[in-house]
Parts: sequence; structure tokens; C-alpha cells
Amino acid sequence: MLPDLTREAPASTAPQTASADDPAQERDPFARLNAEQRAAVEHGSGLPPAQQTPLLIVAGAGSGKTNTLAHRVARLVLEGADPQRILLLTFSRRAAGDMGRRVGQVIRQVLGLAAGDVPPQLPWSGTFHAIGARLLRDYASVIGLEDDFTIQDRGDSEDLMGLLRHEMGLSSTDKRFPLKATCLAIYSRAVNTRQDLAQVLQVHYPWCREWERPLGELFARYVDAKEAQHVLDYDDLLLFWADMLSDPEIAQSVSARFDHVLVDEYQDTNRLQAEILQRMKPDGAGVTAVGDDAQSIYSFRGATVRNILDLPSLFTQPARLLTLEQNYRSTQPILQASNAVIADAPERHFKNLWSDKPSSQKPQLVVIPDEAEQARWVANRILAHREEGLTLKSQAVLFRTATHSAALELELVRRNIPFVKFGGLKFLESTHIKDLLSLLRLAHNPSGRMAGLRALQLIPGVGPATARKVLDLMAGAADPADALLHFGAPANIALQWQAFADTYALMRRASAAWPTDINAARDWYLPQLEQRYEDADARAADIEQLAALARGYASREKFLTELTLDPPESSSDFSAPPYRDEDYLTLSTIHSAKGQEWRSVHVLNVVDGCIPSDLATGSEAEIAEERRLLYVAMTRAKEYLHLIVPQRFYITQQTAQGDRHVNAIRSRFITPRMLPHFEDSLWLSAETNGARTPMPESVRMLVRQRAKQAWNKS
Ligand SMILES: Nc1ncnc2c1ncn2[C@@H]1O[C@H](COP(=O)(O)OP(=O)(O)OP(=O)(O)O)[C@@H](O)[C@H]1O
Repeated sequence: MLPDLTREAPASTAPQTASADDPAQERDPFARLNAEQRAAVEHGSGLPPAQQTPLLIVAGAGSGKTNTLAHRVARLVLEGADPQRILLLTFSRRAAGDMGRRVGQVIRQVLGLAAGDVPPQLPWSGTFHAIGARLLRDYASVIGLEDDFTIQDRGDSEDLMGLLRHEMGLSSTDKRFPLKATCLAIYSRAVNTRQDLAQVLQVHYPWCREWERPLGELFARYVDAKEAQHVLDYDDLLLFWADMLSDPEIAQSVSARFDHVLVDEYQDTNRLQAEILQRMKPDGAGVTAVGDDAQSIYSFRGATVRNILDLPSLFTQPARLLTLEQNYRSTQPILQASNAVIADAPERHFKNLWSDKPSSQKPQLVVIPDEAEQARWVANRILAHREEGLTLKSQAVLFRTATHSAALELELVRRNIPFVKFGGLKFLESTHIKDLLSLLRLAHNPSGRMAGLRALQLIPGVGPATARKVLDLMAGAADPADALLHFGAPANIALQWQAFADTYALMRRASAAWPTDINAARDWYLPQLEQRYEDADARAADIEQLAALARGYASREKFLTELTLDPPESSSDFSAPPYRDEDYLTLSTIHSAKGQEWRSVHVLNVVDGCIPSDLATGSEAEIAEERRLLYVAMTRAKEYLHLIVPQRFYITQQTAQGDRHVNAIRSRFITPRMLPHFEDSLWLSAETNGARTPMPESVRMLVRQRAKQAWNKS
């Protein structure tokens, strides 16, 4: 059941929007906001922060939550709040950057700043994890953390779990002990949801229940190993932050640093994050949380939709609840179809989203024979939209799982349609990037085993046994660089050893002169790359990009922390000049499309087994989350929405005799009752329907551009 929330009646149902050139807007920076948005922005205005009641803004997709939050921050600053004392917690680094820019725009406009004047910055904006890392570093000496601690990414955490699992003899049990990734997932879920191991196993991993004791022992060793190696994993950043706030003096000191705490995308926070918020501001004074329960899609990371449902009573004083109900993003037909999909969700804050953008264009439900046809149809439609004036950048293709776009990617490459893919394998997960970062990590923290094992084995001829010995020696030495140099490597690798040890010594010495050390690491690593990979050139280009990116950070520590906490999703996230101006299509998992919008959106594989994913149909709660995922995908569209239903699709996990394809049925979330909201189309084949149009002139231009670029490289 929903908690009984006292919902504030909207001040007016009529939106009070104004056009950009409206003179009223020059006088009043909030003239463009509607009445509810404005109420949210002005909540607590004129009162000192300590007297402001907590505020929860629950708002539907596209209703301007992010925009409202940005205006609220701007309003606080304009009324004299110190930007240094505003804590702004966002879901990703990209969102923090966006928010900073939007706040800056409002302030710039109100203060009439000239182009060159920089509006006040918000130094405390970032993800929970990034802010946690900063606070832990500030309080390290008070809470007994080593100053040189490094943050270990998920991959390294899994490897450490795997190593300990092996040392405990658990990899050779008769019955199969959970794999390292599962062990880490169980551990992480227990930490983030504040549940004990037995509970987590019972509910989420019943097939692992028999391993409760050894898992408990493994986790205890994992915690010890991280301590010995001076590393923290992602979960520690929240866990240690929450734990340090259980000390009243520290809690008081952390809380006193911030007058205002604003949290975006609150629906995707977990128990631990709610606890942090509550411990920082027990009475909720100065707290604003914004979110949409209908868009909660991160339970696999331990997020719980209950957080937003329960926020009104999290603090000692009740939170004020405001709802935003006008959707500014989508046309009416798109919104009606999306509303119909979410209306069947079992539990949610009630809101009635509406749009005043009429359109005769209903969303399309396109039934297509198979995935190959789907790829062709989508590519055709994208080009057709482009001919109608929609740039590639204003279009996106979304899918449940990163692998679903494989056929489409081939088709796009074949037709020379540039695209950037978000979600799935991250740039930082590629081997060569991990190699280079391991060198930097070892330079920063010589006790870090996972980075150390990786870095040392890059030296030709060095295996795990030698690497372990060297690391033991370095960990105990006053000068690790010296210990490395005098290790006494076998004669056949003496030269390579010397070169590595010299580089390492330089990196340790040069840490004050960042980014000298990344250049040293790069210069040593590039020749190794040539020995290791066929496609060394492409990988070398990535390394150069990484080195260029590094120059934007103040120190090695900042660079490593930021990159580990919120890795770029693709190499083009670096906004390197060749990508920036080029028009490109966005391909994205639905999870990575959060918070974004495009004029046209295609959703691939709207079939049972994909949405909902057949890996997530175990419980009602999982199915409800899959429904919200489809809702998030649909509400990204402004003008055109295409849901594609291939009748056969390829599956990767199957028995040797199995058919490589399975017959598919339309997603259970689009029920027959909803069909009137869609324009139904049956596409037998992109070919037979004459959909394979000749390549439009505008696209041929891109091909020529590429050909020209190939010769213009100096
Ligand atoms: N008062 C307003 N008048 C006109 N346009 C608005 C107004 N408020 C928001 N918008 C526009 O509506 C769109 C959606 O806004 P925003 O991204 O802030 O919504 P959101 O609620 O954060 O979306 P979601 O949660 O679905 O990602 C944006 O294009 C924004 O510029």
C-alpha cells in the first residue's frame, strides 16, 4: 500500500509559461516556470536554512524536475546562499556537469553577466560516490583511513574476491561455489540494502543459501584484504560515509559544512544513501529531493523505490510534497501511450501527467519479421527522418541490453551512419586502458594488490608469482621504488626490469608535477602495446586520448578517483574534436538514457524476453521494474516514437541443438487494450516495402567527408 501522503493542491492548473523573448522574463528569471515548478523553486524563500522544512518534488517524466532543481539552486545562490555550502547530489558526473551549466545560465541571465564572466561554481556537486570519496579523504585522519587509499573499480573488486575465493579452496568445491561476480553482487547488495547475509540469500540468491557460512568468511577476508592494501571499493564510499556519521561529533561537523542538500533522481537511491541523508540532516532542514517513482530502474544496484515513497517521513519533521504534472517534452499521443503503460504499475505516487502538445502522429508499433529486418527498417527510418530535417543527434535508438544493438551497429557501419553507443562495455573496461591506469594506481598506492599484479605483469617475462613477491617487498619498504629497482630480476629480463623501475621511480617522484607521470606511463606502455595487440594503433589512439583527458585534472589522485567513480561510457565521451561537431546518432541502453530526450526514439526488441528481460521475471517487483524501464524509454521521445517488435530474434544462451532464433511475442506491457494508442504497422520486409531508399544526398556528403579526412591526416 502507498503511504498516506498529504498532497499539496497545485496552486493553479494552468501553466504560466512565457516565451524566451518575453520582457517579463527579463525581470523575473522564473517567469518561464509553471505554478508548481515555481512553488518548488521558492519553497523556504526568505527563511534561514535551518528553518526550512524538507521538500520532496515528485514529478512525472519530462515535467521539468531537473530544470526546476537547477532554478532552485540558482534561486538559493541569488538570495545569498554560499555556493560552497550547497551539496548537490546527482546520479552521474554528466548530470552534475549539466546541472552546473543550467544553474550558471539562470544566474548569468539574472545578473546580466557578460559572456566572459564566470557565474559562481558549485564545488560540491557530484555523485554520492564521488562526494563520499572527497569527504572520506578530508576525514581520513579522524576515521583511521590511510591517506594514500585508492578506489578500486568493480572489475578489480571481483578479481580480489576471486583471488580470496581461490585461496580459501572454494574454487575447487564439489558443488559449485558462486562465481566471483556473484560473490561481489551478494556482498554489495548486503552492504547497500543494509540487510544481513541470510536475508539477502533468502530473497535474492536462494540457490546460494547453502554457502552462507563460507560466504560470510570470504567477505570478512575481503574486508581485511582491502584494509591491508589501502583500497576502498565503491560500496565502501557509501558505507564508510554512513558509518562515520554515526559518530555525533563527526556528523555535526559534516552537517555544518552544508546549508542545503539537494538530491536529484532520488528514486534510484538505496537504503544506505537514505541513511546518509537522514544522518546528515536529521530534521531535514535545507533538504530537497527530486524524483519520479515511475522511473525507478536501478534495483539491481540495491536501489529501492520505497526510498522515494518513504521520504516524506524520513526526517523528524515531515517533508512538503509537491508534484509536477505537466509534461513539456512529449506530444500528447506519445504521453498517452506512455501513461497507459505505467498505469498498470502496482504501486506509485499518484500523478496525472498531461501535455499540451497536440500531434496527429501516434507512436508506431512496428511488427517486423526478424532482427535483421529490424536493423534495416530502423536505419531506413533514421535516414528518412534526417531527410525531414531531424539531425542524427536528435534521434536515438534504445534497447534493454547492450548486445541487442549488434545487428543494427553492423547496418549503420555498412551505411556509414555515424553513431555513438552508451552503456554496455565501458571505455575504461578495455584491457589497454585498464593496463595504463594500473600503472598510475600502483604509483599512487604501492600496497594496492590488484593494480600491482596487473601492472607488474605488463613487464615482458614477469608472471604472477614474481609479481606477488615484488609486491610483498614493495608493501614493506620505506621506498617502494627503490625496492622495485633492487629486486634482483632474472638476467634475461634485467633490461626490461630496469626500464620499468626507472619509469616507476619517475612516476613516484613526479606525482607533484601531474600530468608528467601519465606521460611517463604512456611512454613506457606504448611499446608494450605493440608487442601485445594486432590493433595496437587503435589502442594507442585511446591511450593518447586518455593522456589528453588527464591534463584536465588537478592531480593524479583526482583523475583516478573521478575516472573510477564515473567512467566515461564511450571513448567519444571525451569530446575529442573529431567527434564533437560531427552529427551522430545515439545508441543507448535504456538505463544509460536516463534523464535525456530526443525528437525521435526507436526502441528495439519490444518483445517478451527482452522487455521484460527473461532474466528479470522472477518476481512481481522485477517485472514492475521492467515495466518502468519501458516507460523510461518511451518518455524520452519528443515527437516520434517507434516501438519495434521483431517476431523472431537471436538468442545467445542455448543448448547445442537449440534453434538459434526463437519466436517472439509482443511485450506483455503493451496489452490489446493499449493498441488504440499506437499506429499499428506490419512490415513484412524492408525490401518488399520499398523501404530501402537510395542513400540521400546529405548522407553521401558524410562519406565524402570521411574519405577526405583519411588523406588530410598529417
Ligand atoms: N516551464 C517550462 N516551460 C517550457 N519548457 C519546460 C518547462 N519546464 C521544463 N521544460 C522543458 O521540458 C523538458 C524536460 O525537462 P527536464 O529534463 O527538466 O525534465 P525531467 O522531469 O527531469 O525529465 P525526466 O525525469 O523524464 O528525465 C526540457 O526540454 C525542458 O527544457
